[in-house]
Amino acid sequence: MSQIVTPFPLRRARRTRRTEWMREMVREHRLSTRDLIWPIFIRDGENVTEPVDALPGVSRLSIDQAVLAAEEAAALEIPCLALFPYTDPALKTPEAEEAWNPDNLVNRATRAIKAAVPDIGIMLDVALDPYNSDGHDGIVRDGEVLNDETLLALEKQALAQADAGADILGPSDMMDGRIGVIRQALERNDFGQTAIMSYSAKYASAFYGPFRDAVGASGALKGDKKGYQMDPGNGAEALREVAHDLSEGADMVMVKPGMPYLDICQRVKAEFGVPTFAYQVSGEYAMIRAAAQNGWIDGDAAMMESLTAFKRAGCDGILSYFAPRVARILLDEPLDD
Ligand SMILES: NCc1[nH]cc(CCC(=O)O)c1CC(=O)O
Ligand SMILES: [Mg+2]
Repeated sequence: MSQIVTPFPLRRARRTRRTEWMREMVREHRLSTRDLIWPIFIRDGENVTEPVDALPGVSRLSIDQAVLAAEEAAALEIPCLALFPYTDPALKTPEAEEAWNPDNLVNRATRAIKAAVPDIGIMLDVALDPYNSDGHDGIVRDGEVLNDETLLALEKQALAQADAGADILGPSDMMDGRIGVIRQALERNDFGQTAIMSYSAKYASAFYGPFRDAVGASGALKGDKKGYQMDPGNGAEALREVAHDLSEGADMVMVKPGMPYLDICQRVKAEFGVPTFAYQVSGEYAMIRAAAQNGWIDGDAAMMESLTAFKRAGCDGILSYFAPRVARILLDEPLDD
């Protein structure tokens, strides 16, 4: 007889799936509140909480409300907030000067949060799009998004953000050479401890739509960002982008969007072993929320599953608009709805 037949399966994978305690005991990856970075949107005014239509459950907050969000984050053991501004259209210019105004919305919010909740981490986006009347991440002249001129603007923006007290700068603009320029400027100006999480593999994605509404950039944007953000068909190029940013001084790297790019997360972590983050972007959040609102999926289960998948892919952390809700579930705290 060439075939060995056993009377019963020696290996029954279902043995370790029978009970919740056993499943938990053999689970390879789990999500913690410590893995989360919570992106919030800042607007002017006082005592304002303005819902963002395309992001159910997410609001633009005036600075006083952002301070309350920071207190909430600390209570929920969320280590870090990422702040994004909804800039008054009257302040948007072709040269995006508001980006390095020491008193712009995110710099003021950073100071206010640091004064009230010193232990919460603050990450700020380095990119011109919220301040640029062209809606682009770089300075536009004659229809061209200029690389090297933009670097000079990003350097000024980064220094103003470090001076406001940001712990982590997140260059999200995809100009070439920006990590080196920002790192050197920080070192020269006594901000040697300010960390950089580079949006290294940032794709030209349709999943950013709700974010652009939230920061008021969608109306301003002329054209698309394919001339500087990555082509969704490329994988090896993401590794070259990460290598480049690490060589220029990035401390941590990010893949964005998240769920459609889990293969990239895994390759980056396997290849470089550096702190690797994913941004579960606005469109990913909106899809889960919208399907849940229609009763088509279990929203909380889909949320937990999607975030656990990032850990399985090798991510050390995730930027997610779900952060406070996930944290409440992980900590067994009551939910608002
Ligand atoms: N440079 C801006 C920036 N920083 C973060 C996001 C998107 C985040 C999200 O969709 O949640 C974008 C949008 C863009 O590049 O157009
Ligand atoms: Mg690059």
